[in-house]
Amino acid sequence: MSTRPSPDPQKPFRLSRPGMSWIYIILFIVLIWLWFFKGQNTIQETTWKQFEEEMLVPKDVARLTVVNNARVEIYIREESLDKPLYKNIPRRLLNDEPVPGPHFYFNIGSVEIFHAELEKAQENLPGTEHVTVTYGTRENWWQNFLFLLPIIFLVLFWMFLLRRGIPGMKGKGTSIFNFGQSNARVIEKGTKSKITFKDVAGMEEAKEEIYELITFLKSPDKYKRLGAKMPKGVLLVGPPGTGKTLLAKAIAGEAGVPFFSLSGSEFVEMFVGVGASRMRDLFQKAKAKAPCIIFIDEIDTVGRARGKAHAFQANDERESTLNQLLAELDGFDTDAGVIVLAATNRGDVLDPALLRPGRFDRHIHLELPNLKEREAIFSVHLKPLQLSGDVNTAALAAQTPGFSGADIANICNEAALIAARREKQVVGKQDFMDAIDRVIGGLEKKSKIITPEEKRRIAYHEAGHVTASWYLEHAHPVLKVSIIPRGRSLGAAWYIPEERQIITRSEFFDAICTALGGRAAEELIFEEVSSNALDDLEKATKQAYNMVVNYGLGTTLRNISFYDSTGRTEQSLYRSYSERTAQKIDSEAQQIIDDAYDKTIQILLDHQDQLHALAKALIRKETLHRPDVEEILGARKKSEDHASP
Ligand SMILES: Nc1ncnc2c1ncn2[C@@H]1O[C@H](COP(=O)(O)OP(=O)(O)OP(=O)(O)O)[C@@H](O)[C@H]1O
Ligand SMILES: [Zn+2]
Repeated sequence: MSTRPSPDPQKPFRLSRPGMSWIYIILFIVLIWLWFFKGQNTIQETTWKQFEEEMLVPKDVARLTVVNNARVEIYIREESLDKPLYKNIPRRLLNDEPVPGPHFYFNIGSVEIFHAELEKAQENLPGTEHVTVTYGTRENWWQNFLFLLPIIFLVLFWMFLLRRGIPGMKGKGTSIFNFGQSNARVIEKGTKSKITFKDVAGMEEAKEEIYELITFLKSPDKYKRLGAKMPKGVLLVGPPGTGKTLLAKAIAGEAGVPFFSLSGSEFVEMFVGVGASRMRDLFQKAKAKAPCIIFIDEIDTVGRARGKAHAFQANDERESTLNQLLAELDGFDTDAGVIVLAATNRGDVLDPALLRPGRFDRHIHLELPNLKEREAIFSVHLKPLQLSGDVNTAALAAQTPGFSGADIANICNEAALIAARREKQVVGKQDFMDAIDRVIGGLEKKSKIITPEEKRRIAYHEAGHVTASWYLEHAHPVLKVSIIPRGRSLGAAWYIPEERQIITRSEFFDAICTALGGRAAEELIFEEVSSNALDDLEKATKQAYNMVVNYGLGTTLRNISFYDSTGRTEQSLYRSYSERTAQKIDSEAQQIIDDAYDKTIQILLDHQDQLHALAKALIRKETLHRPDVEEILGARKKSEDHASP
């Protein structure tokens, strides 16, 4: 999904104080108001004398209205409006024509006196026609309404923006005007999330883990009765496009509960103080609809460890949002039936407070799909397409190592588009080939792509680690090995973790051999080593120096430790040995590494067949678990039990 926005906690623009935003808005309204009223309904005041001499006598007056028995309004004849006297009367905003009146007014004390004066003034005028006088009352509400018109108009405009969102602003339905409102998109029960586990391929472990959540959401009472506490927060961690959002929606779909979702970046909006109130609002809405699911995507945007963000950035907004989230999480009971799911691809940057018990204490790790899972994902996304007979999901999966579920969805869509462009009736193999090429083109920039040759090397490398550890007496047994890239590394092997408190020299040594297994295998098989062993070499080297410098496990530097328990590590203190000793340390460490490497090579030579078999299985399946390894390498001789007798 090339258009997926990356979480971007840094907003370019931010007002510095809460409340400032309101000042801007009010200013805006006042300006509009002034503009609207500019000269519009302002009638000029005049005097009886001016009225009589300059308007009545020259016969400019069209008619008069006595309003509320207190004020006389003068309408000037249209023909007379060109006279210089009238050049200041208000004009219409749009076409600059003079307004039709009233144009002037003067106040009167009594209608009778006014009437008498008017008669007297007209008596001496030529012609018999007198000015028409009408009487009226003007309701104040009407005037007020006119006055309020621009405001009403503004409010309507405002509501319009609220519904539509402002073009160019972030997020659908988001606008600067719906401040504290969360735009949690709600999928109601009736129109509930149509996505179910059928749409989520692979991820069997993750699905199993969340099955419990679904049964809870379906019948929370059953759990309540037993007094069981459900987790409040579940964190989905995994690289982009591995289906975190999809999984969250599937949970809601399976359980048939409403799904509230909001992205972390939507909390950190333009205006300060918005994030926290959005968070409050989101939880309020959700609690009213319980049982339900709240899904917060890109939680790292708000949940980044406090005080660790960029120096330039005002963190208050993010921090207050995070604090609000913590408060909300603590504020509801698990019986409320609300489960908060959050997704991130950076589990390591999250604030520890978020991960404490009672908050996001359950973690589900999603990984890039292996061969079989990719095949399953292809099947899901191929279903809606009209395919020709030559399309083979297994072959497609084999061609897409390192691709995420989103990448695969992208390929399927791209293939259909290509076929349509070629005016074909069905999507064929070639369309997929071209789609893969195109998607690879996009991915290559992100250097996510592994060539088949690289894949072979990675497979042998990992197989080397596993084979070496398998036949080393004191190494940790392998649990799982994979050649699916994760983060910086291209493959990985997992071992049963260290439980020993005391490590013997042999155990140190075998650990170094295991670390060197990858490079040794590469040398044996490809007759050339590669850069693919950086982390291994770092580990082995540190271990070797550790043996010599700290634990006194060297051969000539026996029983000597340069360890400093005071922890002062300044150069002068740390190197409390002579230059000659330093050289000895270096050569001792090198010796250990050399010995370990020789031993590893020997083991791999002795078990070449197994190494090949393991590597081939890895190329085929990409991830092997312990039973698969056992099947290929045979049962491990040494007992797994490390508790020393
Ligand atoms: N296991 C899967 N099965 C089927 N489709 C998948 C799977 N994983 C991902 N997809 C496809 O990829 C799309 C994107 O996945 P999704 O948005 O859930 O990924 P994400 O992990 O939330 O990504 P991000 O970290 O970028 O938010 C999904 O809509 C779906 O079409
Ligand atoms: Zn390695």
